[in-house]
Amino acid sequence: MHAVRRAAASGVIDVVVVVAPTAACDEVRALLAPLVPGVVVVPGGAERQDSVRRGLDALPDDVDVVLVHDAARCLTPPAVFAGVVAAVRAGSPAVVPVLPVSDTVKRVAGNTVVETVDRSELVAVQTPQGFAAGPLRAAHAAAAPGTAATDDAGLLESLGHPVRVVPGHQHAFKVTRPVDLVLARALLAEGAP
Ligand SMILES: Nc1ccn([C@@H]2O[C@H](COP(=O)(O)OP(=O)(O)OP(=O)(O)O)[C@@H](O)[C@H]2O)c(=O)n1
Ligand SMILES: C[C@](O)(CO)[C@H](O)COP(=O)(O)O
Repeated sequence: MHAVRRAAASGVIDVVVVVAPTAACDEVRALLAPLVPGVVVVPGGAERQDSVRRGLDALPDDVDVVLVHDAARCLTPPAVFAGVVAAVRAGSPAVVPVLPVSDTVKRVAGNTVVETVDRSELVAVQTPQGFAAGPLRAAHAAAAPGTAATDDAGLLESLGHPVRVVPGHQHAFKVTRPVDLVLARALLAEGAP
């Protein structure tokens, strides 16, 4: 609900398709319908990539720009959605919001450091990721079953499409670990946009 509310507040979204666990679809539809009239809710698949494909299949054919967003990144501010769509509309087939990596990063083998990676060349990738609809549909159709990419931009990269980066936001973190939930609650209590 938080993710859909922020996407809708961006002013750049015309159609919302939510992919949810099969058993939760009715409840999710009832929750979201007052927020986004006409919201489509479809059951997800075994892996994230399967769920995205099912969402794509539920989109109207005439949609030309698609955002793929993790509901787990529920506090992503509306401005990030708008920035990603603007970059796709400016001509990039694939756009990802990113943040610089702030920790030192090392490659390891077992419990031994092999090397320190130059973090100035690294970014952490968030969602929503934005795509021209045709290349995104083609990349999902071309992905071999069982070769799960960790993000959708990775599927387009593997076909040789350029992927553009735009600024992400610290509030767009994934709520994955218990500490993330504590942070999300604190940000909501502070009135995060
Ligand atoms: N079969 C799946 C698995 C995940 N997701 C979505 O993909 C996003 C990332 O989920 P997940 O991979 O579970 O992220 P983490 O919580 O980071 O879990 P993990 O540590 O296993 O990567 C979430 O919005 C989730 O709803 C999905 O739609 N369908
Ligand atoms: C798409 C993503 O959120 C970009 O960082 C990430 O790759 C999802 O990974 P997960 O392992 O499915 O959470």
